[in-house]
Amino acid sequence: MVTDSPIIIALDYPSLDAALCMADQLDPARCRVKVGKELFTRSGPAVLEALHGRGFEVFLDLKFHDIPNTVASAVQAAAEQGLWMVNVHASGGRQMMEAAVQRLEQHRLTTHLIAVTVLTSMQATDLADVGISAPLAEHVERLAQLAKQSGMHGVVCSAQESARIKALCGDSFLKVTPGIRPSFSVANDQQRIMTPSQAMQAGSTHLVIGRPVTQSEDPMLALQAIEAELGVG
Ligand SMILES: O=C(O)c1cc(=O)[nH]c(=O)n1[C@@H]1O[C@H](COP(=O)(O)O)[C@@H](O)[C@H]1O
Repeated sequence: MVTDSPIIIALDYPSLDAALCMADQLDPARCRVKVGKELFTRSGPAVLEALHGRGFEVFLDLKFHDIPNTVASAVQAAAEQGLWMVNVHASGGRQMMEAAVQRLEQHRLTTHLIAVTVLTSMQATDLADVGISAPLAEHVERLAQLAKQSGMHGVVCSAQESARIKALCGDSFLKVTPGIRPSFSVANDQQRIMTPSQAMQAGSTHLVIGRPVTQSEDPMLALQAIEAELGVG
């Protein structure tokens, strides 16, 4: 099923059953879902089949980061499972991203391929710890431009960087933004956060939302509140 909603719900659960219990409360016409490292490591491709069977478009968030041939092969393997979106780390570099893009093109695979810039859990001091002295926003912009030049379809970034990336890389370049925190929720381990409406106004094309919905006492009420704020649903 195809949806126009910008909302992607992160199914960060420790088992297939727990993830499907949440998915069964969601409507594939109103959101997409994201499968990350914990769930995929526990359930394997079975979770993708189960979500596709329920009509969801699925973002497989494994953030590949390896030598070009390994990443290209992993991206191909993911795309051949009918995924809507898959990601790699932009810090893997130009050759790695170009190899992944070329592999999708060679096999006529239409999965969206996006690159993580700087994780939304990081702030400037965390970058300094890994030897990056550039200001955080500048580093995000550098990685976004590198991703664009490498043929990637978009980036994962904080919504705080969406406006600048839109100006640099254009409207159609995807800006997929986690670190979304509605006013009713807490930041958890996220550092660079924005509310759903602020993020969309800043130019985000998609909002990744996990715990504010999945750990809420009433997940459907939380999701409805976000939809109401955005005027969708
Ligand atoms: O690639 C991602 O999805 C991602 C990148 C990033 O920079 N920050 C980030 O939080 N994520 C993912 O987005 C989701 C955010 O979940 P919550 O913090 O619970 O809303 C998690 O599944 C993270 O793995």
